[in-house]
Amino acid sequence: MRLLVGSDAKQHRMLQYLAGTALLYATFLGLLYDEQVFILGGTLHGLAVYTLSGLALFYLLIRASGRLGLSFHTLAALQGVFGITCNMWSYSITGPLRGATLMGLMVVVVFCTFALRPRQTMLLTFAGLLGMGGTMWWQEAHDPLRFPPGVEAVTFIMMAACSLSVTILTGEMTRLRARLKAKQERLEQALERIRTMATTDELTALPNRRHMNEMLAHEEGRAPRALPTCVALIDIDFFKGINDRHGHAAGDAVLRGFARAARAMLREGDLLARWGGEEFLLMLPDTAVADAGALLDAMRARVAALALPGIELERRVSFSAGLCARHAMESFNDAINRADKALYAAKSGGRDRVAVA
Ligand SMILES: Nc1nc2c(ncn2[C@@H]2O[C@H](COP(=O)(O)OP(=O)(O)OP(=O)(O)O)[C@@H](O)[C@H]2O)c(=O)[nH]1
Repeated sequence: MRLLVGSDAKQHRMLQYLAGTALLYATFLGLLYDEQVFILGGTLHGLAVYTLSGLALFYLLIRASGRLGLSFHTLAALQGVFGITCNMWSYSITGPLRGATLMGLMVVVVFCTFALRPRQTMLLTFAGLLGMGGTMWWQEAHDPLRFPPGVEAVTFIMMAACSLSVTILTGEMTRLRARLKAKQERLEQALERIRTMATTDELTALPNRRHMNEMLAHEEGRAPRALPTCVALIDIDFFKGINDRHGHAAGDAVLRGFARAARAMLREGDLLARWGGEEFLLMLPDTAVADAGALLDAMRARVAALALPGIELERRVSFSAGLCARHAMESFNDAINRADKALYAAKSGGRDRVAVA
């Protein structure tokens, strides 16, 4: 099947339309053969060969469209023109039921609205009317008995009125579809923005507490691995002093700088979130507590070297952390409580250190 239709989604769609058109042509040709409503029997075989060859050619063109650089629009327009010529031919050779073949022009227009712009569809309709009008005029001039001029003129006017109305209506539908698509895109963008806002801390761009809680619940549901998940509560030291002496904006810059520096040291799968104020929670899945401690020490060194443009702090930025490895079956809530106690110990032990629970 893949060999027949390829793997490109756009090509699939074009081949689906082609298959729909082929079904229509086959039904139509079959009816003409069965009902014997045609008059010039010999040319019906010619029409059948022309139609089948055209369909085969379009199948090949669609399959090779990538290599040939043929766009969806061009292929649809070419198929539209081909449909019009089939219509002209079948109209010329069909007997009294030939009026029914005119419906084919409407089908061509509707098919093309999926691929063409309204103005292009209108052009195709004019081409169809020109082709069919020319065919009618030629037939009534050469075979007025079978194609009475009055009947042909009325038929043409009705066909023109119907196909123009269909073109206008389908054009309106195309515009509506485009508006709906644009609206849907805007909604998707808004939803993405809301999703980001709901899970991200605006100041530091780190995941927020809500997102961290979701990730902890997810982690709690996972099967235990060889190494535990470590959690660390991190709190910037003497942060109130930074705010008081240098202003809130400087405090914000410290929080952003810390987030940037700390985040740069994490592996994929680790998560650092702003837990509240100047406090952060770090989750390190599948990590030995000694490795988590080493990471936090390296993080302290990096944060200590933090350069904050335009801000002259009297002491380097430091943080204290309470670290613990979650026991098997222990809830993250309990593990975080233990880490909190360890953080308290780190603070009362002099700050700028990591205490392990
Ligand atoms: N600039 C800024 N300050 C914040 C923010 N959130 C909380 N704070 C401030 O952080 C300060 C926290 O101070 P404390 O809890 O007393 O802690 P500390 O001064 O860091 O002292 P230790 O933690 O004991 O070292 C308070 O002054 C809060 O107003 C924020 O988003 N931006």
